[in-house]
Amino acid sequence: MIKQLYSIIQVDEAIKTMEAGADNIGLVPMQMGGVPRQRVPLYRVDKIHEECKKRGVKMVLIMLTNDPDEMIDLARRLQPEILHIAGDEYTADEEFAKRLKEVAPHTELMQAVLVDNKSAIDRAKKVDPFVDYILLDSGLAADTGIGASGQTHDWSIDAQIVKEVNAKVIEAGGMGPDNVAEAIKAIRPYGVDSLTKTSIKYDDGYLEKDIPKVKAFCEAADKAAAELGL
Ligand SMILES: O=C(O)c1ccccc1NCC(=O)[C@H](O)[C@H](O)COP(=O)(O)O
Repeated sequence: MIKQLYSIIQVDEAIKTMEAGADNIGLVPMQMGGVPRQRVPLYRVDKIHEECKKRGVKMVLIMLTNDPDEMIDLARRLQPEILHIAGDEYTADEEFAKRLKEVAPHTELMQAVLVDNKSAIDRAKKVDPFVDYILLDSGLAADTGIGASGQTHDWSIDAQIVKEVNAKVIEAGGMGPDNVAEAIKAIRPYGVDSLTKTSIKYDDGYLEKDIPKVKAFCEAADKAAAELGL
């Protein structure tokens, strides 16, 4: 069971998150477009990536911009293991997947799909042929688009999507140590993702990973997966 932890900002935070059990580390690299979230300067993305490679952890870079050219430029520059498209106004297509392979041949593609109602099943099936991962997520907050909501959604839709797509499904949206086992049992995804419920939020809005909660999340996910033989 893959455990993906967003949103890492500092190098030592990344190391502690990996040591606490993360398989994928999610970051928001500095980008021109998109919503004004905390962003990581590119020189630091490179440093975090070096630490990931030492430990066999995948670096996932989220694109909050809706400009595909900007995404391709970032992929070319940063060569992440996974490029995650989260914009609510831009969805990856076959042409984008081809361009990505040309500039970053080892980068896999992850597309976020908003699970708001059963129409998410068709949206997931539409991107399935050309993405490596589908991240099923909640939203749609005005300032973040898809994701970072801290809210769960109707898991029966996700369980159906897992059965109907070939891509690896990562379950996101309000996941934390308290409900990750229940979600894995209900959905049987390839991986699970957490941001809000495994972070400390300071008064100024700054987020930092809460390492004991990250550890509890990873342990609960692994235990549930082992019990189910996943
Ligand atoms: O990482 C961010 O800052 C971010 C900003 C806007 C949209 C998504 C973002 N992160 C991507 C993720 O996959 C989150 O971990 C996912 O949406 C789950 O969030 P949460 O419900 O807060 O656990």
